[in-house]
Amino acid sequence: MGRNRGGFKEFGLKENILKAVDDLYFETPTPIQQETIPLALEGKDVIGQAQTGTGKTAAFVLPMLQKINTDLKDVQGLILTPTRELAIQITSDIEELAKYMDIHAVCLHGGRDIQAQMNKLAGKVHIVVGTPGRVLDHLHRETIHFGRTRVLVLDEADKMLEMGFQEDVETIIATTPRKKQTLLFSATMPDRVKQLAHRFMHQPPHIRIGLKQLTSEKIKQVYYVVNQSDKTEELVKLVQNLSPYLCIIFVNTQKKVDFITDQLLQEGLDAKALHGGLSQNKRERLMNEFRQIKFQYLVCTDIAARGLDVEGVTHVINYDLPSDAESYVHRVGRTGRAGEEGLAISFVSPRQKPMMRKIESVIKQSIEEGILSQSTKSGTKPITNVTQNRKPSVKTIAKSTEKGAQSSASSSSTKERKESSGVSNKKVKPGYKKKLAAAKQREEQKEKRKKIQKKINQQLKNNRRKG
Ligand SMILES: Nc1ncnc2c1ncn2[C@@H]1O[C@H](COP(=O)(O)OP(=O)(O)OP(=O)(O)O)[C@@H](O)[C@H]1O
Repeated sequence: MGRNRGGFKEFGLKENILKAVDDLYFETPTPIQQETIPLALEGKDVIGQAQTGTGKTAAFVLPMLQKINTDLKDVQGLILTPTRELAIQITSDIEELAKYMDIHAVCLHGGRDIQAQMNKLAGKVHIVVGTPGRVLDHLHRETIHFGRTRVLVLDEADKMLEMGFQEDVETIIATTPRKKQTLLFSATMPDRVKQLAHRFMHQPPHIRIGLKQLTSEKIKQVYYVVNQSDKTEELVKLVQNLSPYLCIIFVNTQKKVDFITDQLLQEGLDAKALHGGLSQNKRERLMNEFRQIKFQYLVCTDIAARGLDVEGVTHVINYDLPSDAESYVHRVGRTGRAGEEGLAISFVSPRQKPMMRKIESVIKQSIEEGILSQSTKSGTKPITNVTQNRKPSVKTIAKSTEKGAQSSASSSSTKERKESSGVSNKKVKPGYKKKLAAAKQREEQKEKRKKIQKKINQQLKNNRRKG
């Protein structure tokens, strides 16, 4: 019998789903799950809007799993996402939640061999998670059919439209049956998306949770006015004083991402660059390494802004201000997830102050202006507080290790899951080697965390001495 899964049990979810929920230590449904899961289980179309990091993924994955008939080999669930990284992560979440079911999920995105994807599609596939371009490509090749699709999810729909995927999304929707369920989820829901939603959905209730302000109360937000020419120097000083556990630094162009990463490396900081100019293999490897805390600073473009859920991100820094308020919401939402605390810092040039005001009006919250010279000299209180409070628990670290280890897998059949973990089960008790590998990985992570923490403690001591 599970621990305390009262709320999830009340949804009437199948026992093998509840068991997986239990394994993830989800004790009670989050408010968005509480509100949307019953409606989705009833078969209603739903628009779900809730702050970042509040469990929207499980809110659409759980009802979808409940509805899949594993005896059939048709694609019954389709999830479209704006970025490859997010498609991979959702596939990994499905693998976790469907681990006691014979459900086959395939992740389809660009940058991966199309023939290999076609081979997978020739077999049993219940759920497709993908980016619109590659999904459409398979439709054109007739290697995929959505004639029996019962549930369609548009995750981060506003980003898909912003990226110019509207036509692709509409073409894909046109190949799905009229009679199906459509679920649309995001933390931000501009009017354009609502209009699209109303064209494709049947009187969907719009469930909004905690939207007095768009960003989580758990994320402390601050901005500093910095001249363009001083930004890199100030960034280095700032992160040296912040001592984050894991930190994501958002920059607007690929070239600048590389430049800033180099600067951080030259200062002895453990940084890596992530952007769309890298090969798909490298992108996936980097994300896995970051999840496994193999480096501390992820410098990236907006490809990491949407939906990515990495345990232990204590700080987000907008080295460049994003071009719109929605992107700001999603970027800062990479920290302060699942009830944890986080600190989001933005560099704003004097000319960009009106943009900051606009962001404040959209997120319905005022953002504190910090004084950089003070914070870089002595380390500000909120920053060190966040770092100290924010070590991920053993439970959640174990969870994120598993997520990371699986996230490069593109298919979730049991057999392929074993292959993707690099563990052969021949001649040993089933699951034994896998458990051993996971334990080893956890041990390595613990060591890495210890090292980072030692560095942080040392820096904090130095700051105190200086202060
Ligand atoms: N009921 C629950 N109890 C505890 N943790 C949960 C629960 N539901 C989800 N989580 C965890 O909360 C974290 C955030 O969830 P998720 O990634 O689904 O957020 P999200 O709302 O989709 O965020 P974003 O808007 O950034 O995409 C994940 O690590 C997830 O495993």
